[in-house]
Amino acid sequence: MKFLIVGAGGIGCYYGARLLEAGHQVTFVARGAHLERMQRHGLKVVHEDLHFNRAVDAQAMTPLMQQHACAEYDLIMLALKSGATSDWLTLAADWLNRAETPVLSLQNGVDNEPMIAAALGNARTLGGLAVRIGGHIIAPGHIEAKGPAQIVMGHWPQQAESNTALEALAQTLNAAHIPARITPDIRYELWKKLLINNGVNPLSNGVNPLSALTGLDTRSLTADPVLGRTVYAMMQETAIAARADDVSLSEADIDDMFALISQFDAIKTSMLVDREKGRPLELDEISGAVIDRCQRQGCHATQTELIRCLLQLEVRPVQWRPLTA
Ligand SMILES: NC(=O)C1=CN([C@@H]2O[C@H](COP(=O)(O)OP(=O)(O)OC[C@H]3O[C@@H](n4cnc5c(N)ncnc54)[C@H](OP(=O)(O)O)[C@@H]3O)[C@@H](O)[C@H]2O)C=CC1
Ligand SMILES: CC(C)(CO)C(=O)C(=O)O
Repeated sequence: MKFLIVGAGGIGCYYGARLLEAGHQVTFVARGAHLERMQRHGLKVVHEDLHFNRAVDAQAMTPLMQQHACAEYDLIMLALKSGATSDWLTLAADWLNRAETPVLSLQNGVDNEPMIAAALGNARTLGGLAVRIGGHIIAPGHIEAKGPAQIVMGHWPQQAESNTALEALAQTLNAAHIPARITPDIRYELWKKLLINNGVNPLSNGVNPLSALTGLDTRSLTADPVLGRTVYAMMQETAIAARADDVSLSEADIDDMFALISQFDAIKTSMLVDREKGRPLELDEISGAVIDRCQRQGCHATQTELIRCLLQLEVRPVQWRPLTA
């Protein structure tokens, strides 16, 4: 198959390397120093059972659209940060609309698929999740990844019957050592993953011990009694928020997700890595989604609101003025 991976960073490069190893054609869309390095020296991906280091086809989005038709690709995998989805859909609208290629989002958050569906229609929208993976750019052109790195995917917004094209895609991914599972209810899965992301990503933030938040990996966060309880409380708020989208998350779902993240490898969250690199955080897309939906239901996600507030103060430090000024 021919894959286009848009936003080829930690997640996109890991899955792309697996697909290349399995003999598929993969084009990586990236930018800046990371793109330049991939174009000149290839891509290196290190995982406990993958040591990938070779030349790859890496391009920027605008020249790619000038040289290639969207219809050339069998699948577009979207692995941008969620805050970039809307701009990408706008940038690529005409190009995308001249084809039928499906788009599979692998992003965190619950608002990417609705945006893709609004632009391209439900039939081309595949919801998806990168599960049990920690993957990051540690230097331009160099990715380190941990975990079994599964994909959960399904037609947007729901899938009543089995679908041969999606089943074929799942087989292709599994054959490429990407454990993939189809779900009939991707909205539920996206919200279930958001339990973890709203629980750990914002609280993990911080660059050094003087920072307002923690700078901790997922294990240390969940193992600390006070912080662990806060993670759990933010998960409970996420479950309340999900009701606004008619998604029901049970206490057992919260317990499962808490157990999963506390037992998984100690990893840096993608938000902590963004913070360390001075990049925008997926704060509106993760915590904002929870806060807004709780407000719509007439309640407050107080823990999530507090952590977002602290984080916003941290990211944009208060300018202290001398009392005499
Ligand atoms: N990393 C992880 O372990 C996990 C991440 N996720 C989710 O997966 C998604 C991707 O995360 P992750 O892989 O960490 O993200 P990364 O930041 O590592 O990768 C995204 C890449 O896309 C690039 N990019 C952004 N905008 C454009 C553009 N307009 N054109 C070309 N390239 C662009 C970024 O460049 P630049 O750096 O210049 O912005 C970056 O290289 C997120 O939603 C995240 O929450 C889910 C599970 C685990
Ligand atoms: C759950 C976690 C922490 C790792 O998969 C993640 O999704 C992230 O880092 O954004």
